[in-house]
Amino acid sequence: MAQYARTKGSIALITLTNPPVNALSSAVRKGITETVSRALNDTQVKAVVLCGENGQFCGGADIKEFAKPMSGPALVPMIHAIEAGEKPVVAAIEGIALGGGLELALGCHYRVAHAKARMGLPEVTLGLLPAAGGTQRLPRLTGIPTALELITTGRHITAQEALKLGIVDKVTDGNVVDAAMEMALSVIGRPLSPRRLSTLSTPPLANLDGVFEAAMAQVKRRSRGAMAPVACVKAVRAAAELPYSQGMKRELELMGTLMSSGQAKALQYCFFAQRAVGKWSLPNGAQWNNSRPRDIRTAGVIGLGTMGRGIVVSLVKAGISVVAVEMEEKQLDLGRKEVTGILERDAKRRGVTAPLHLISFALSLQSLRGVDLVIEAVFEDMELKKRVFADLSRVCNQNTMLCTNTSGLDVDQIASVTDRPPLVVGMHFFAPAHVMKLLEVVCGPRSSAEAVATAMSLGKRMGKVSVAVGNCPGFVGNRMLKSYMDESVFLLEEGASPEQVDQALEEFGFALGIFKVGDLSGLDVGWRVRKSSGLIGPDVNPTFPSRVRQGRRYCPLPDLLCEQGRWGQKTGRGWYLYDSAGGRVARPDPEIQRFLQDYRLRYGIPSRRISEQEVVERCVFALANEGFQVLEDGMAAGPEDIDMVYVFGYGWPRHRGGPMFHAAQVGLPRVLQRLEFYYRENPDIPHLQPSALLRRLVGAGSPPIQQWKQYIRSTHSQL
Ligand SMILES: CCC/C=C/C(=O)SCCNC(=O)CCNC(=O)[C@H](O)C(C)(C)COP(=O)([O-])OP(=O)([O-])OC[C@H]1O[C@@H](n2cnc3c(N)ncnc32)[C@H](O)[C@@H]1OP(=O)([O-])[O-]
Repeated sequence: MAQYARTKGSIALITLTNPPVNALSSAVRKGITETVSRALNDTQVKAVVLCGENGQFCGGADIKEFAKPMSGPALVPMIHAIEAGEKPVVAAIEGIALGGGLELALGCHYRVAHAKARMGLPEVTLGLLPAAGGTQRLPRLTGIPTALELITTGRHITAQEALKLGIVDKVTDGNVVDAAMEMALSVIGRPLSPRRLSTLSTPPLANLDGVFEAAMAQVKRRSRGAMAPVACVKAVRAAAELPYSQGMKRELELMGTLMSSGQAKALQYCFFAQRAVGKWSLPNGAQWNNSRPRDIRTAGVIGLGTMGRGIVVSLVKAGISVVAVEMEEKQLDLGRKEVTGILERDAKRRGVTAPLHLISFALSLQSLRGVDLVIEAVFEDMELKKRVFADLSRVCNQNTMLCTNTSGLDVDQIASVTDRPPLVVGMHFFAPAHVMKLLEVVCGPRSSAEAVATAMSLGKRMGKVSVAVGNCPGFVGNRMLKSYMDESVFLLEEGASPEQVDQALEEFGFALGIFKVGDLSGLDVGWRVRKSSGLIGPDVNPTFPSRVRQGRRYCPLPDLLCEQGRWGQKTGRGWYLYDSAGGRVARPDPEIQRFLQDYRLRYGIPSRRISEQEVVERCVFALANEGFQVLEDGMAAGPEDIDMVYVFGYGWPRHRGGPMFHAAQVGLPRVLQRLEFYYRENPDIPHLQPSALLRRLVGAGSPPIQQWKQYIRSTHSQL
């Protein structure tokens, strides 16, 4: 899978041919090894150009092969043979040179890139490190600080940045292979030693220890519990301190540890899961590759609260003209100021002009008459939403798609007040909507394939990971979150403190513990939802609120907190104490300890010591258990969809793959056994009762996660 051609007399052109990204599969490695040897042995050949077909240089190692036993030639000796050869080899980089692809280019003596090419060493995002010499060659070329930054973040860089950093020798707007040929001809006969990166020393650096200590502290802070960034720092350190051959040994050793770790498997699963969720399908046979999305050029957004503002920014950044509507002048002005500010700051950071010409602001729905699509982002109140949709139905063109940003209300009920239920879908964004990558596309029972395709594709245009979900209360993410949140407050009743629960969850890998998240997003939000769903109301005794509601265990602690005006960061007090209203630094509050003790005394709940293991198991297994139920109910197409919802929308640690992958990795029999145990202890908590699907999977011998779909009894996919 590498073609060989002799051009311009003395130049051999080797072309990688493995669509779509010319990944370095074993066949490609074999092809490169053979063709390079042929070129080096052909006395007529004076120089070699290496390129990739279809405008892509190389997307790196073939990730699919990581799960299989190694076969074919290894990358390291293959790259070494290129570098050590006595003929100049020029990499012609078009499209991408990522991971092993860039490492291959670093083994070449010269690199020419097309102006639109992107390069990087993203192995860290797959739980690995650049183990084809990348951690040893790049620091020798760019210096240690740059190499550390690129290798530990996996960031892609442009050709212009690569030129500035010395990673490429030339950038061209024209034909990159022609430019590489020209360079190859011009360097014939020049000494190759200075171009062999492995033979160079890393540029000297003052305060080496300080640089590495700072880098290590940074990666530990940024990616809590992730092994790969730590290994990357160690490997680069080896480049700074050891000769190349010993550095390569260290690189291999570190790679071995990572490769066999659960984290690498989880991150590689995430890579494929992220791509799989784009391949949606509906029970009627409509799917991603047979349904045409509409071309959306203009959109309307109703409601300029936090969500609406983020949605406007996301649309505008995707190049879509937006009409932003608010009902009150004051709110409109506030929204305009915020949206403009976000766009201007973003443009300044990127050195471009803010696309403010794409937005207009209006006080009436009438302004939405001509738009292609509307996204409603008003308060989470069914009656209000129905009024808005009935009005939209009258105002908008017959063909306008109508979307709701509800976080859990019945999309079909909303669609029912319109004249076009097939053109209504949910587009559930996550706050802040211009930052968070997740978009749940809620397929109502009457949503058309065209509407689903349009919402999915619009999400992609906005840079989101769009996941198609069914129309049930809370959809996928918030429905599952309920069990997780309930467990966390039940643990407080039984003896835990907010900081203890948060610490256990943060150790597990969540960026923030559940109580810190609650304080950040405002505890009054859930309070309002519980009031509207009838869980709180005039029937509840205010001095001794019941611990059983709607037939299941209920914890009134969050309500009692809200009644005291403790709404989280916005009031300076919530589960934690803050310096002032709007403060960000959470401190444990002794008052909360007393409040919890009084509560337990009042209800006669014995306080016990709760282990970190119990905190994590009860919260995380309850979450996964609801995930199994979501699958059984046909509300998500597969475990990958659920996992991507959690990774991109709820701060789930990516190196643990997602709640369903985590359950598989822990072992389904173990998850079942622990859920059975906790359910026996707490028979009044229905979400701890193991789901039928989990039992069936265990009964079937715990098949791999990719096969779970076969065990889902329901033939009633709601998607
Ligand atoms: C010794 C070890 C040292 C080296 C380690 C490495 O190199 S680690 C690797 C370091 N490299 C990376 O981490 C790069 C990973 N890749 C990417 O970041 C992106 O795919 C992209 C930027 C190359 C293209 O983005 P885009 O939005 O234009 O397209 P898209 O993302 O939809 O992909 C299209 C199809 O190609 C598939 N596929 C892609 N790459 C690989 C691969 N390496 N392998 C296998 N398959 C790969 C992808 O699954 C999809 O398949 P599907 O669903 O159609 O069946």
